[in-house]
Amino acid sequence: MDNKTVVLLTTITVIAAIASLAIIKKDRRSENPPVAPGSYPFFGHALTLAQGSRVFFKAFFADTDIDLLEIDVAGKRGYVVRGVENTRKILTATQLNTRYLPKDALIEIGEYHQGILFNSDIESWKYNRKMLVESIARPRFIRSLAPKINSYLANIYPLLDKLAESKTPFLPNMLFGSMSLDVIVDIILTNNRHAAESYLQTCIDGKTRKNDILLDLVKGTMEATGFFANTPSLLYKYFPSYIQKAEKYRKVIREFEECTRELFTAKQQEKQQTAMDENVAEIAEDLASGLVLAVKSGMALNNAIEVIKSIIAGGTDTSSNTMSFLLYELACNPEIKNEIHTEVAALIADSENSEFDSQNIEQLPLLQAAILEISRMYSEAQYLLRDVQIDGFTLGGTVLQKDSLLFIWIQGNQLSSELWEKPEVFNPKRFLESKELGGPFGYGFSYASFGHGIRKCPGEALALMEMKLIMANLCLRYDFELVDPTKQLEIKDNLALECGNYEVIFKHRI
Ligand code: HEM
Repeated sequence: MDNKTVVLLTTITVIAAIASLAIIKKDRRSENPPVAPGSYPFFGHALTLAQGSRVFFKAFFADTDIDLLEIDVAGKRGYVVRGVENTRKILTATQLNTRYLPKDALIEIGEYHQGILFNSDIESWKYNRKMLVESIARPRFIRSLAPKINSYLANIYPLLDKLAESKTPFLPNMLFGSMSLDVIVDIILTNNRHAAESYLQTCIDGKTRKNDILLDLVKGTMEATGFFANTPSLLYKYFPSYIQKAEKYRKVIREFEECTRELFTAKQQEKQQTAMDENVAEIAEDLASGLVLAVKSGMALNNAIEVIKSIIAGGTDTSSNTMSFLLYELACNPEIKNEIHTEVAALIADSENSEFDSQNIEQLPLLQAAILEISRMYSEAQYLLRDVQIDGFTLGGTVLQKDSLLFIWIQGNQLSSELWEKPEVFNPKRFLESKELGGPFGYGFSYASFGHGIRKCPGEALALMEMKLIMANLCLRYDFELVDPTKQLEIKDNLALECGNYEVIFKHRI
């Protein structure tokens, strides 16, 4: 930040501080919920400007029994919420069906009345989500994934074998990032990519990784979305250092869009000759062909492109980070790693076809529990977002103001020592105990890593199937250990929780 900007910001901040103290004095009544430092307009603005207003509230919640906190997010009223009852009440309320981002940010990221994740236009959101659910969330579709993923992995084993033989280290976040992207693009567009193979080959050759353009664009777009979501538009419109950053992010978003458009146009050309009837879900072999049909029947092309972008972006980093965190915790916990190996090896020994399929993969309770446990400890979304667009919505006796924001701090629940025994310990077995509590996975509303209710993650079944198949196969074939067990794992809280670089070495099991 240059000197002029600092002086200007300081002046604005002082004026805002004085004004906000006056407002607070006039505005606050005894029945208002507790106030976090950032709930005062002055601090709220300043912290939002520092691109992290939400992060500061963790410290405020610590050592208190407060479950509802009022905040200011760049001038808009917000509430940070935790606790089982508050979480349940919000996630089961069908009226709370949007998540807010300022219009400027939505336009920048291309989700203004388009796409899915931040689309707050109910009509187009419903249509887009239905397309997605009727395609990749159908049980029949989920069942058909196993042969696809098995044959994709078959190309990767020879390379992993070579790395294991030569004890060459590699970066799991790179491997899983490339794998998740390859798999999701194949699922959406029936388009074979080989990013994971290329990455492993560069490790074998001892060369520097060649950039995978699409993977870099996906990661860049996630970062760009975080930037536009968290930065007040005044900053990126008028302040030089932010203007520069915004330009860089716009370029990434534009290039990702162009790339997706090219993939979609190729799909349109491929389908041009095919006779198509009106029943989209039944005849489309992948989501993109369904969207080609929908565009023919009137869906806006840009909207179709945004749906594909939402899925590629939403389905890559989330699964990739979860698998990277899981491999890390398993490497740190060899007993559990070995138990999972025993579980998968026993299943394959008993199976007729010596491969995992959609049925036998469901008979791996410890692996499934390990995935849930990792999602508890390292929740990809730290907060679930909802808007209060209705009058009179109450939480614990407090009436929430209409047109305010809700941050449901699920990571606060999932790491609470009141709700979980030794929450900081990686203990998948806690998920093997009986499920009688209702809520997203049957473990009550203290666990909601894929969200819940009307805007829950539509990719949950797909992600779980993909992660189980990949991890079961890797744990069957390889043992693994960290190259430097003393190195602290780097974790970044972007739009999703990001697992940093750490090196592992694989060894043959079979
Ligand atoms: C480990 C993997 C994943 C995790 C942990 C995850 C988590 C989440 C969470 C927490 C939400 C918000 C839910 C809410 O507010 O109630 C969400 C929404 C969403 N997810 Fe996922 N997700 C994962 C994988 C995927 C995959 C593979 C896809 C695509 C195939 C996907 C597509 C989406 C979309 C489109 C939304 C927005 C839904 C809407 O607003 O209607 N996700 N995800």
